[in-house]
Amino acid sequence: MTDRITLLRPDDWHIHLRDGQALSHTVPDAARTFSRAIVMPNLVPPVRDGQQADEYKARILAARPAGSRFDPLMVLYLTDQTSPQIIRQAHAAGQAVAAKLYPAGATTNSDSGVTALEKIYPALEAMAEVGMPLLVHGEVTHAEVDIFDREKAFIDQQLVALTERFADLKVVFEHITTADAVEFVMGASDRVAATITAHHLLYNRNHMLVGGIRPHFYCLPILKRQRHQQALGDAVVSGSNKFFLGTDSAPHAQHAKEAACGCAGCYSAHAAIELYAEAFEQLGVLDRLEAFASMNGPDFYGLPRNTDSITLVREPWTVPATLQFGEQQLVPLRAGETIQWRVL
Ligand SMILES: NC(=O)N[C@@H](CC(=O)O)C(=O)O
Ligand SMILES: [Zn+2]
Ligand SMILES: [Zn+2]
Repeated sequence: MTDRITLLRPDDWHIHLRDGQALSHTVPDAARTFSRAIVMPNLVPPVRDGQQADEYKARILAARPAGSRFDPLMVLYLTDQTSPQIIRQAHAAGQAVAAKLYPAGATTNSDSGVTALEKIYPALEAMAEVGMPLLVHGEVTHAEVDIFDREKAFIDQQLVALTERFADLKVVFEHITTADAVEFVMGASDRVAATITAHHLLYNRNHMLVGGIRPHFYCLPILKRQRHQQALGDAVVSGSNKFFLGTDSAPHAQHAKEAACGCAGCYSAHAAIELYAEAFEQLGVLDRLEAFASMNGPDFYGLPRNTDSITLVREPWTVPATLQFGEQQLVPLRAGETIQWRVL
């Protein structure tokens, strides 16, 4: 049994850092192990142009622990109003590395999202031209589509056509949760990749719903049945370079999750790489963690791999029941339970 593993320093290709006071907790947690992070733009109001991305980036940098070189990679939030000029300017000024498609109403803070894909065709053309990746929350929002089917419906109704129409556009299918998504990504061109969260590798909907409803497992896209969890495992076991690490760590205050209408999102930044190590070990492919966590992401984005490294040791520890979250508290993934790995 391996008790120690050293990896090139990983990056997180999908994280929510939030804003304001929360940054003093979320940024150090991310900066603890990750060199870079793709910072999701779903603030209220969202990050819609290069200048807003710059301002948000400055607030994140100000929250870094002393000496940290954590590098937040900023993302624009696409709305029906996003013009090719907004894309070109932010790209030329180096203010954003990607833009994010939230179908309106699909998830937390997506009210200003895109109401119909045709509205952003000009922006997508500009992105394809300058080589800016499109990041996609891939769920349809129609009331008549079952919440467990929304990812597959998005593939069938939107993503297949989108990737055919914009064949040059790089697309990251974010936080995939189904066998259908794995199959789609595997069969798509090398311009299409996907992030996979630690929680979707480790859990399925039984963990959320059997023996009582557990709001801290509620996220979007929602945890699916075990067959889909296994398909995500198969994707990482395959070693395909189309899959890489994106935690989707998405903090909400405890009271906002433990509520009659609780928010979607799991917080994992306090133990992200450790949870992935557990998942990969359970799958019997700890040796594939480095490519997934530290190589496939930068290679896809066309950025250099990190050159320093981190070491994980088998040294079980207990996650606190709650963590400070700005002036509030949150309940992290694995709260009060044991994690097998620790970062030296
Ligand atoms: N994943 C979630 O359940 N929530 C995210 C939004 C998102 O990534 O869809 C959030 O911002 O809270
Ligand atoms: Zn999302
Ligand atoms: Zn997210």
